[in-house]
Formats: sequence, structure tokens, C-alpha cells
Amino acid sequence: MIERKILVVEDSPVVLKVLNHLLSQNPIFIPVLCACYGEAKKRLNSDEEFFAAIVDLNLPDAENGEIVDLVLSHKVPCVVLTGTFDDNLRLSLLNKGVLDYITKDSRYSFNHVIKVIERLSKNQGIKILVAEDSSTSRLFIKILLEQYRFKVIEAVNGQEALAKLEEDPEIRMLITDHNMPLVNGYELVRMLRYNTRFQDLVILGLSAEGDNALSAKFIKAGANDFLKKPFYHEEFHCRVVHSLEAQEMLETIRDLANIDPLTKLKNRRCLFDEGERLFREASSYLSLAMIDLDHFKRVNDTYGHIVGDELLEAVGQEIRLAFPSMLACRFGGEEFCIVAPVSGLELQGKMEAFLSGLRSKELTEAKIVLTCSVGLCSQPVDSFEELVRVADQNLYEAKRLGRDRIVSDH
Ligand SMILES: Nc1nc2c(ncn2[C@@H]2O[C@H](COP(=O)(O)OP(=O)(O)OP(=O)(O)O)[C@@H](O)[C@H]2O)c(=O)[nH]1
Repeated sequence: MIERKILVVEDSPVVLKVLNHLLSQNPIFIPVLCACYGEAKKRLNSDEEFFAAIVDLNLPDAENGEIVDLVLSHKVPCVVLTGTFDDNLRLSLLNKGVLDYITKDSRYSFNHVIKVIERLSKNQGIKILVAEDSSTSRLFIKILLEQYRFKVIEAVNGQEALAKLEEDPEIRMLITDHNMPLVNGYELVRMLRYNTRFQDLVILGLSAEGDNALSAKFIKAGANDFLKKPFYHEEFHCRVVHSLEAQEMLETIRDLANIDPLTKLKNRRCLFDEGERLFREASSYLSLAMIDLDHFKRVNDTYGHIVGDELLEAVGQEIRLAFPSMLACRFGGEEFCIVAPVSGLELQGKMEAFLSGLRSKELTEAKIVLTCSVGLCSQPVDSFEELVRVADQNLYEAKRLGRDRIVSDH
């Protein structure tokens, strides 16, 4: 697990204690507590690497916010805590590059600080593509995003943006201007939304001030949000984060509906949804293997249901590792399905390797050695349901013939 040191500079022992407590609840954060400017300076000048800092503006040995300049000069993202709210001061601190300016007026303020740091930590793994032909504008957006620890990729026109999105599936968000050569922003959004591969890409359109119709066009074409230029950087950041969080929430809900919580494989509902799509799209082969654990009832009877569950969880992990690019689902109970647009021979080869790997393993703390029976179907059939039915018949035959084998129809 990656650990991230968070520098906390605060002269109030109570506040220090609260922040220490809240940060320590997240195991990746290691709070480093300093009660004054001098102490913080020493820590920052050492070899330690800090992920972020939470600082009090008024310290006994630096009463005029000098700590902010010190932290920023070490390129450490900084959240400011203050006793009193001052609009002008807030503005000047945000302009300097401070992430947030939070007043210590209630315990919610401290939770808010932790939320900002946690968001920063999530941002580190998020790639954002900025499509903008003006290099000044592009650089400005890049700097803003990097302040919040996003990874930034750049494109100078819509066509380049498309190519970069095609080659890097890890890009999570696109921020696009409209007026760009070759393919403009609006066309780019339309093209992306026609492609199911990009349905989860978060898109933020940028439109010039006064062009109300364009903002609406961006949204209608499928952008998650838009922002009028010139924008205020705090609003920019809020919109980026809100769009990402809305998408994250959507994906969590989708996972809850589609993923089996025990094995972390897709569930039966998903098997039929995705399987039917694969069946429609398959140009030549579509093969399906149904796996059933042998004598699983004995595991429950001998070791109890908790170990039975642990074994199913372990098998789920083995399946995910063995068939990373195939549709792998828990069909129900101790039955699993693997579906892929490959020949029956190819799937059988992979399945034999999987079964022989499984036989050589001792799974769970009870060191259970497991065998499986498999029914495989790759013959031309009229529907996905038929593919499942034939594989199930073959599985029945594999059990009847003595288990620990594959019965296939090719
Ligand atoms: N622990 C646990 N057991 C489950 C779960 N789902 C199904 N089972 C058990 O899996 C067992 C399946 O038993 P059977 O269908 O008789 O099959 P088997 O013992 O695997 O024998 P064969 O399939 O004939 O080799 C039953 O005892 C179910 O209670 C689960 O989520 N957790």
C-alpha cells in the first residue's frame, strides 16, 4: 500500500489532535505534526516527501501566512486553515495556488479538509486529456489540473484528441475547447458519444463567453458539463470534481447491480446482457465454458459455510487472473461461465491450463485442493441462451462421466 505523508502545521494542540485523528482513519495517510513554522521548515528541508500540507495561517513564529509560501515553494499542495474569514485574503491565497481556504468554525470544517486531501489522493490516478489549440490556454488548464495532482495529457486539435483517446483507455476525462482545427469540440463530443467505448468518459466542454447556444449544444451532444471562458479557477476545479464524482457514483451503482460481491466476478444478469451483445457482434466464433466446482457441498459440510465462501472468493480471483480479457461471471452457487469470441479449441486450451493450475493449488487456510467439471459449447447456435443451454448439457455429461474433466462439442 502506498503511504502518503501529510504535513500538518498548527499551533493549537486541540486542532492538531483532531486532524491527526481524522487523517489516521485513512491508512494511507501518515500525519506529520508540527506546532510552528520553524519545525515545519526543518521537515520540509529534510529528504521527506510530502503529499500535501494542511497549514494554519497564523503561527507563533510566522504570523502573516509565511507558511503558505514556504510550503508552496517546496511544491507541496497546500490547504489553509484560518480562524477568521477574509474574502480578499482568500482570493489572494487561491491565486497563489492554495487548494482551499477553510475556516475553523465547526467540526465539519475539519472533515472538509480531509475530503480535500482524499480527493487529491484519488486525483493522482486520474488521467485528463486537454484538447485546446491555444497553447496559452492549454498550459493554464494543465497547471490548474496539476495543482490538484491530476495527470494531464494534451491534444492540439480534435483529431489528435480522438487518436489519444483511442490509444489510451485509461483517460478518464476530456476537457475540450470548441474552436479547434480539423475536428471542433462539439463534433468531437458527438463522435465520442456515438462510440459505446467512450460512454464512461467524463466530458467538460469549454465555450466562449456569450455563446449560450454552444453550451447547450455541448450538453445535448453528451458532454457532462461545460464552462464558459474565461473561467475562475475555483469554479473550474469544482466542476471537474463534481463531474468526476457523479461518474464515480454512477459506476458504483452499476457495479452493485452487475458484480457479485463474493467473487467480484460479473453476475448472472450481466452474463446475459453482455453475452447477448457478444453474440450479436461475433463475426465468427463465440465460445462458452460453464465451470462447476466438484463436490462443493462437502466443503461446506466439512469446514462450514464461511470456508465455503472463502473458497468461492478464491476461485473468483483465480478465474479473473486466468481469463483477464474474457467475460467471466458467477452463474450461480458454485457455477461460473467464461465467454469469449474465440474458437472452442482455444477456449478449451485455456481451460485445461486453468484446471491444471487449480489442481496444484491449496486454496484458503483450510488448504483445499479443488477439481472442476466443465461443459464447453462453441457450435453455431441460434441464440446466446442456446449456447448456455448446450454448455450446461455438456457440464452435466462431464459430471456423469466422473467429474474433473471438460466435455466439449467440437
Ligand atoms: N458457502 C457457500 N455455499 C454455497 C453457495 N452457493 C451455493 N452453495 C452450496 O453449494 C453446494 C452445491 O451442492 P451440489 O449442487 O449438491 O453440488 P456439489 O456438492 O458441488 O457436487 P457436484 O456438483 O455434483 O460435484 C450446496 O451445498 C449449496 O448450499 C455460497 O454462496 N456459499
